[in-house]
Amino acid sequence: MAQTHLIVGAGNMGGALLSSWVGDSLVNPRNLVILDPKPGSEAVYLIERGARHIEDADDIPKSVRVVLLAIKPQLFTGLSRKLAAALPAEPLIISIMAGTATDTLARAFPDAIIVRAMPNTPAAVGRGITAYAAGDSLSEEQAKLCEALLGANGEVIRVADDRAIDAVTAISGSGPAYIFHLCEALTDAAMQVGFDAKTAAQLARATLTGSSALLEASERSATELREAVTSPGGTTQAALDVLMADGALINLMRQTVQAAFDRAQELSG
Ligand SMILES: NC(=O)C1=CN([C@@H]2O[C@H](COP(=O)(O)OP(=O)(O)OC[C@H]3O[C@@H](n4cnc5c(N)ncnc54)[C@H](O)[C@@H]3O)[C@@H](O)[C@H]2O)C=CC1
Ligand SMILES: O=C(O)[C@@H]1CCC=N1
Repeated sequence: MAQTHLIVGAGNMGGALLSSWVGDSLVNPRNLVILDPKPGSEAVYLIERGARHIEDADDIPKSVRVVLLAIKPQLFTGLSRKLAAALPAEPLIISIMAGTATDTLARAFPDAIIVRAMPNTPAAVGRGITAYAAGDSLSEEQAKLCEALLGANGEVIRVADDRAIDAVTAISGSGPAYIFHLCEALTDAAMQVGFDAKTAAQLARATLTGSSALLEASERSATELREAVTSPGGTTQAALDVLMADGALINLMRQTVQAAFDRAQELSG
């Protein structure tokens, strides 16, 4: 069976993507090549089921057509020359590396079709959202293939360009960390009003996951759902008077997203 799909870096994100490709029967493990000196548990599972594991770019088979670049961006410069020399002609390269610009990728792989994509970690439970951007050279058929591969673990949208990918990185790419930190903050506050650490974590976690589930199931907007919790003159109103005073959280979130966006642009050079 021809080995057609190569992943370079099969850690947290790469492993989650691979698992969904196989889980959705988009790719047979026997068609997969995993280039990673220390693959994560999901990749190891697929290697045990027939995916080929390699540790050196020189071992990339000539049958590879689609390449997923999922190494840390800092490693890319050191690896790119060896990869370019080993890859067969005109591969479709999907890079999920944050802040590595399309121009940089195109210089490293001059004859490749380049797609930049930005997934997020909820992909690990099939609930991710991925945005991708590509130039005009991406055919309709290749776009469909990208959407199938990138949409295997959640939603997928196409955006205009690299700038939009950097903006997506600041919202949904890094965003899960903001939500997890919110959970940490609510846990901390629960301890402050008297709960032990375990109960505090349970209350905060269930509040976050329950509210997310309600947001998903309901046809009402986030604003309407917030208003439904808030009785005039009640406890929620007292809390929101703090959280929303002079747009406190909105301003903090704008600064948060701006910092991530600026860093993505900085990394892009
Ligand atoms: N973690 C996240 O939330 C997101 C990460 N990304 C991007 O995904 C990429 C990977 O991030 P993670 O999966 O979080 O990192 P990770 O550290 O979990 O995975 C990186 C993998 O690369 C492997 N690796 C190291 N040296 C290598 C080499 N020379 N050749 C091949 N593989 C090598 C490591 O063994 C590891 O399995 C990054 O570029 C990041 O910007 C994109 C969206 C979200
Ligand atoms: O922190 C990072 O650079 C990567 C990109 C989005 C999430 N993690």
